[in-house]
Amino acid sequence: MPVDKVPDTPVEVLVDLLTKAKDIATASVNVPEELRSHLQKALDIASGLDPYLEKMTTQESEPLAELYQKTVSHDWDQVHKEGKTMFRLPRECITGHVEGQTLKMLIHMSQAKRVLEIGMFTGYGALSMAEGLPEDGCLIACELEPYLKEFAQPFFDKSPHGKKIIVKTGSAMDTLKVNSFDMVFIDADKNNYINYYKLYPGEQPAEITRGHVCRQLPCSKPRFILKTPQTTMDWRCEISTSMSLKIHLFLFYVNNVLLVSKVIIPLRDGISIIRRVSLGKITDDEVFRGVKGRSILDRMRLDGKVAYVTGAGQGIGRAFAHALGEAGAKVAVVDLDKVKAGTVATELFLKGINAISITADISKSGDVQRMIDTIVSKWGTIHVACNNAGINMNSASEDTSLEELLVAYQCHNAVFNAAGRVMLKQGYGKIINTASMASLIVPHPQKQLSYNTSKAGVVKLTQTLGTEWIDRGVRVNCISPGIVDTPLIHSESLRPLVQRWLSDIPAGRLAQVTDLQAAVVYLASDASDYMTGHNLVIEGGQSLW
Ligand SMILES: C[S@@+](CC[C@H](N)C(=O)[O-])C[C@H]1O[C@@H](n2cnc3c(N)ncnc32)[C@H](O)[C@@H]1O
Repeated sequence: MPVDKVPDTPVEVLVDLLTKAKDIATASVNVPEELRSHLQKALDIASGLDPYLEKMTTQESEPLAELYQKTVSHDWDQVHKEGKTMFRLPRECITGHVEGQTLKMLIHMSQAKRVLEIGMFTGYGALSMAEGLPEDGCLIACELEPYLKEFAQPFFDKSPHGKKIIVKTGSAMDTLKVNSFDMVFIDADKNNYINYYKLYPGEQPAEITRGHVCRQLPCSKPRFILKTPQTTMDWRCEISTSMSLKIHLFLFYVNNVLLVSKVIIPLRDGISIIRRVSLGKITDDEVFRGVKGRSILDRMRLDGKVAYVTGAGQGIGRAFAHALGEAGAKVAVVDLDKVKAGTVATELFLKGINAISITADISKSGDVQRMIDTIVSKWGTIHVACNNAGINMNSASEDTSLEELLVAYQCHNAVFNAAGRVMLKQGYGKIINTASMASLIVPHPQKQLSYNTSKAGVVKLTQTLGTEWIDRGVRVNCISPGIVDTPLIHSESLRPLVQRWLSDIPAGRLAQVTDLQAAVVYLASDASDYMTGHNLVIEGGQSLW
């Protein structure tokens, strides 16, 4: 071990302690010769272990040797001082010769073709693993520091295996969502170990202790290799730092995870190899493993989906737009009122949601077509159509004109066609119409023939399209809210009625727009694929009294 090097691995710590014990024994007169001799032998064995492993392991390739030398002789402190790296990177975090060859061997023996590395540093581990990959193999290496990509690339270029490596800079958690890999080597960001683990479908959550973890899955055969330095924890699992506590808890968890088989090889920092094992038929079904490996909450995510919500400038539409965006969708906020649409789009943007605003009067077919065209030209498609915009006109039935009926009908039933055409063409779509509890009961004492009949029409429209289009991949459902506490009901004419309504609602309160958000996400997601033509009533029990 170089003189200035702090003992790092368990063997190095052992050598350090034995050296100190032997020095004490040598300097003391009363120590029996036999004890001195035992200490010397133990020291010889401990200090000879790493050099022996180095010597007996296949020599590294020239590009690897050069990369190692350049890494350990690089002035990482200076690089950090110059602001080229965000963090001060210790040269010790490089994966060395024996570990590198072990990784290469694991890749080779498992016949992995697609490998992911989280935490590349200067690329020693990446290049070692690439050497073990077949010609058409691919390794994606994630690295937080752009400087390290520049550092590593020339070495990759020199190696015939470097072309198998794709480096992605930035936080690995952001770069990687759902991807399929045969093997994953995690060597960074200990706080996120569990989350990395959970990124991959079909896998049970597991945590990793110090050391590498290689996890093998029986179905699609992805495996994991994960590494953490084990220097903060000694063999008796004494917990001295928060990091070692995390690692300890992680190890504890792995030991107790069902369907996991694990072994730790005490090589330098330690290599834990973990693979999932099948416990037979019961645990192979989708209830146990999740549909396509996705847990129920994952199945309700809308990542990559494009949605629009009409009437999204306020009230229910605004809540829908937020909910769909929070679940991962890109959202077009559509409203008659330009300022309101823009404000809600800005709100979404502030939350990191990809959003645009569109001003449109959806009772006009020209506006509807323009809305669809705008979304398709911006995002290429539409997956989720929330036809929510509505109007409420109150008049006694004998005073209701045909025009009023037509306006209500036009507004509530207008949008389906244009969005439907896009969806039918692509063979996928989720249409969610906002109907109303008024489709089931006749709300009173207010008089609202046009509203009630047009909302009943929305339900029948939903049922008709829902059954007509499902075999072409388009599901159509509607949500029927009860009386929602929105600006609409604070109009002068409706406000005095609120007390009366409350006495008709078993839940004892009006609905809040947030009461409806989970429903829209569910109907927009794949989790509701078997539901079509359904009227999902959310009214605090009002229609039952
Ligand atoms: C222990 S070193 C990796 C050593 C490397 N696997 C090797 O074979 O030499 C950890 C690396 O992970 C990087 N890192 C830390 N957090 C990260 C994150 N969230 N995403 C991607 N890389 C990260 C650090 O910049 C550092 O280069």
